[in-house]
Amino acid sequence: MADAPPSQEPAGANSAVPSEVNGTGLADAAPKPMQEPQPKSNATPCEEPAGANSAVPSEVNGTGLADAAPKPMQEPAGANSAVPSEVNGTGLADAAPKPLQEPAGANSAAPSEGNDKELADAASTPAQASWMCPKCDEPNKPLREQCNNCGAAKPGEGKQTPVTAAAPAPAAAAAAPAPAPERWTCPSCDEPNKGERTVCNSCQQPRPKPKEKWVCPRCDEPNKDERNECNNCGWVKRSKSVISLGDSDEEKPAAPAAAKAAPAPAAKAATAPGQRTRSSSSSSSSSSSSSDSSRDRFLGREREERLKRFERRSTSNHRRPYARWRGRSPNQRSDVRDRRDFESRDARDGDRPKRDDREGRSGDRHKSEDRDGRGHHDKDERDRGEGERERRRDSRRRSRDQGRHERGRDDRHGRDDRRDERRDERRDDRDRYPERRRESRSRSQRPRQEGVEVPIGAKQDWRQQDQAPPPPPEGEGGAGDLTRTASWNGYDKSSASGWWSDVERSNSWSAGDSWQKFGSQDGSWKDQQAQQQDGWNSWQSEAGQKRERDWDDGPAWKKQRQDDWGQAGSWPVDQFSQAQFPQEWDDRMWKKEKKEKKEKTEKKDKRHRSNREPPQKLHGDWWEQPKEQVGLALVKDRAKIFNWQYPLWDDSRRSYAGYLPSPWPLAQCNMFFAMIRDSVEWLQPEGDKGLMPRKTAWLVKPGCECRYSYGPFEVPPAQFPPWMINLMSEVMPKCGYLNMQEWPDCCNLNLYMDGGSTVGWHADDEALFQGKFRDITILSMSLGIARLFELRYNWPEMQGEDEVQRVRLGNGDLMTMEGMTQKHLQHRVPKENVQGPRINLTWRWVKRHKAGCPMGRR
Ligand SMILES: O=C(O)CCC(=O)C(=O)O
Ligand SMILES: [Fe+2]
Repeated sequence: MADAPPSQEPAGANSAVPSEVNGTGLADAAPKPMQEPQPKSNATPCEEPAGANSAVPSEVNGTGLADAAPKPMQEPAGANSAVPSEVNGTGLADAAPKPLQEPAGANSAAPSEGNDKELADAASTPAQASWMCPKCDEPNKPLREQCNNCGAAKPGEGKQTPVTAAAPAPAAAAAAPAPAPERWTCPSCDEPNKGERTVCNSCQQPRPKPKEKWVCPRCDEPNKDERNECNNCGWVKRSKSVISLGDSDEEKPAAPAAAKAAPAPAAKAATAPGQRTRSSSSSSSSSSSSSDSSRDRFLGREREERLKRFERRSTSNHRRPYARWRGRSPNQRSDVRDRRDFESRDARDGDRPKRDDREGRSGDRHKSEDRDGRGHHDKDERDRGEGERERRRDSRRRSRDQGRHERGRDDRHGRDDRRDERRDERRDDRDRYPERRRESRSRSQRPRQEGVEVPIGAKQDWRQQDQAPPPPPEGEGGAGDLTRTASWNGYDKSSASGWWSDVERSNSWSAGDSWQKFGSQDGSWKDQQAQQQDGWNSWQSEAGQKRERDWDDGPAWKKQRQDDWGQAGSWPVDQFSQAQFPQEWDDRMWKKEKKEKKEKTEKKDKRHRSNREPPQKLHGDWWEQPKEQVGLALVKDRAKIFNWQYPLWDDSRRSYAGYLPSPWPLAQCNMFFAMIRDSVEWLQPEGDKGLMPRKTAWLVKPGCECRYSYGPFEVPPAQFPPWMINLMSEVMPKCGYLNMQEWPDCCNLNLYMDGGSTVGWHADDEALFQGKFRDITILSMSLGIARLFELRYNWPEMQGEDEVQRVRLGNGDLMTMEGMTQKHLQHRVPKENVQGPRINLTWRWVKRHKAGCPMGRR
């Protein structure tokens, strides 16, 4: 295992492994490449055109005036080119006949209200004459038969006070179909309903009066009825403005006379050219004068206010993001989404001091006051968190908007906004449906269900052999107790060297024979097994706890952070920081950390592998000479009566891996497991990167003193204990080694305490075994819980050779690696989310003893 740089398996390493387990057929393993993200069409209908305001005319224009321009799409996308239609309270500029010829510049945003020439121009083009609603002062497109704002009918000839010369509606306009009624959301059951419905499609409740909310004609923002301005863009609701003029304390539905009495020219007269941008701070006039002059003054101020607002907006480009992404056509718009926005806006508004409150009105219909005077939501439990979520979302949004503004971003970043919105939505969903979130977490992050213990014997794979090995003795836990001696069963190390040779010389070690003798000699391990039942649970739960830490909790700092969270002020509070959303932040960081670690390891691994020059091909196109030429006899040829299969069969590389499903009954495998686990002095050496991620032992034939060094670890030898003879007498014949003299002379043992115990990519190509230079055979036995065993090529050449190939090794299964496998391939046991321990024994032959080993001097 000299070539084992990543012997300490990083978390998530196996997630890099693409192919699926194939009990025997490694070749089936084919990675599923991730699907490339589909390139997005630039012409996605929902996506608004880039350019801040080029999109605005058609979308924003509640007045429809900009639409009156013959070719709005060709309008130069100057920052303010769209603004006139909004700005101009009178709508005069919008009615200008040649918007295309207007220079796109700041000035076009601020048409002079006193521009008589424009007025005259507008008047001179009857075909495009817009009209001003006598009821609410809304400028309307010439084609409209009803006011876009208040729905009042277009006044007939002679009756109206047109902004421009009265223009007969063209025939086409007369024939234009009435716009589809607005969809509405049932306040009782939240069902979105078509506009035509008068009762809810779901709960049959009657449609609420439409006046409850209004949609801003400019930016499509839903607004509460009591708002006089759009909450999003500041558009002033004309009818309300007129009402709030203060003619009377009572709200009048409209003041057509007032509006009529204040036609545009009068307003112009009230504001001299050049003064139009002067601040007029008293937006909510408290004047109660009902005189025409007061109204005129108000209208002048109001228009000026609107103009100022637009100027402000056009310089800052500040708009709320969702107003931009909201689709215009019914199929672009999601009712559910609209409703959610709507509700959450309400919830948020509930947290703000409202103008309504200042005016002594109850502005929020969701909120009422209890006797203690504490506000509470009367919506059901589900919505309780909405306010909190919305506050968070709002602060994120504010921060985004602010950041965007500071960075001088413009509306081209609409897509970012939409993405952010979607993310917010997902977060809200996660908050709302935590159980769904739990499900969608990766397995390794899912909290383990309490009290659900998967029995060790539970079937874990397609074979049924990996069943519960017997429990360890109480308090021992199978850990390497270095103080224990290997004098188990009366065997004394110091006088050991003789007994192996005696055994070798005798012919009594036929398969099974010694095992019986061994068992009866000790007589205790079967009883032990019964005694240890109680101990098993504690051992298992200790392992379980560790697993819990390894698989679920993530790094310690994460847990620490969660514990600390809640101590107000212990974290720097910044509205976008982890402190505000510790859970999400932690999740993100945890994933990020895992990903980075994985990438780093993969990179390192790749570098390491690609730096290695491929060896010379020794036989034409083949890497190695054919096995027949070199006389390699495979295990399957030696043990013909057993059904050896070869998941890896590569003649070109003369590399083979054989597999034999457990030939022993389950109970016997469990006995092997318990006996080995409890007899071996397990060590857990420390390398430069920490402890070995498993426990190990290195057992050698008496007389050998070679240490086993691989990667950063070095393991001292211990001599084969007597049970090894018993075990080998079971295993070796299955591998075709009937004669004891041929048996392997060393064995590496690994104890994988649970799924977190691993061995990283490596080859057993240490000089000791000479696997780089000649054919060697390694025989492996697995006991306990089933684990994946993976193989990969060092120098993949043909298609499919870069895939990792896998076999799941169960309780009692045998595996071989033969020929030049250690030269051409690496293997590993990756981390897995499995419960329970596994022992693996790999028998080998020492080909070159270390300097100083007595066996080397022979
Ligand atoms: O546990 C296994 O199956 C493999 C162990 C191994 O590769 C080794 O000990 O070198
Ligand atoms: Fe190995």
